[in-house]
Amino acid sequence: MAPINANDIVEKNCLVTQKVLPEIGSDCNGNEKTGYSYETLVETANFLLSRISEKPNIGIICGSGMGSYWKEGSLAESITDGVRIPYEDIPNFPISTVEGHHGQLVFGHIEGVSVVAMQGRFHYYEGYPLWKCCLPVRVMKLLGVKILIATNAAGGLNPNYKIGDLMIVRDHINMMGFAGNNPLHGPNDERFGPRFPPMNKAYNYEFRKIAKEVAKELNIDHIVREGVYTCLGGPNFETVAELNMLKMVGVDAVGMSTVHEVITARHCDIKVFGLSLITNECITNYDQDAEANHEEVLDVGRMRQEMLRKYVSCLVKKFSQADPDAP
Ligand SMILES: O=P(O)(O)O[C@H]1O[C@H](CO)[C@@H](O)[C@H]1O
Ligand code: HPA
Repeated sequence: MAPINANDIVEKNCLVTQKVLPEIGSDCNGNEKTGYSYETLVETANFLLSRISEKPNIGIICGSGMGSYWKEGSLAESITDGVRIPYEDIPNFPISTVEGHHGQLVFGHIEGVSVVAMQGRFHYYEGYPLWKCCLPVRVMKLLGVKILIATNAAGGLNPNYKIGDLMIVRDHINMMGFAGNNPLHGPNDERFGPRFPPMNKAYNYEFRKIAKEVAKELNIDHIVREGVYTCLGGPNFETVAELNMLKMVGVDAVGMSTVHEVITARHCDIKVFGLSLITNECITNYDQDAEANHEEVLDVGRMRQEMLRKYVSCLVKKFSQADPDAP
């Protein structure tokens, strides 16, 4: 029998990979894939459009404990006329691997507004490159989404924040981007957006104003804050020294998502509202016994489920009325 040649195996695997995953682009070494082509994502969008009767205006990313699971009373469950499509059935989609992330798209209506919700998102720590974590945002754009509501669970670093508070995201610090890890890394397709997109208005001012007004109307303004979010790569929670550094540079809440989704959305001109549920207090000294854990994150999500459903539902209605582009 002829000896196995490692090159043959690599070449064969490459061919198979290329066939199944038509990724495009490469880094300067010519070997890192940096995205799916526009045409590939159009195929994905067309598949989804063939399954629904109305295009969504608003996209919602349900983070850990923010409706990412299917439970009575959750935001995703409240979607009426729901068409649910598991990620594994969607061409070119990754699959969710995180506990508490259901892994499906839900199309339907909230307060009469046509929406698509991601029940579960993709994270860098799951092994997906950032462009793949954000692929659903580009698909949303191709489906007609004008507004993205990106929710997440986050650790509260601001000492005034309490567990169960909500933080309207005013801005973010792209920590992973400082090291060159960016969802827009690689060749740019102008059909999505410009090579150098601005980010100084990442989180829509009008939506933040509306969100504060709605919080007052619902009598929850005492728990609604506004602050700066950052995303680290995870999956480990942060060290005390890391958290103290983040505090010094003005971070109010820490998570492992959202930032790259928001960059991708702004690149293709989707307006963004960001909302963090503070699920735990970040531990910034060495005397505390407590340790951060994912169970607490999910528990606090369950505790706030009903309130979040009400709040986000109201926001969907108000944002859609406020957006002059929305039909
Ligand atoms: O950002 P979301 O998906 O809401 O979840 C947050 O909670 C998980 C950690 O408990 C991490 O995935 C972190 O990013
Ligand atoms: O404390 C945290 N750190 C990072 N990600 C998180 N997601 C929820 N809580 C946290």
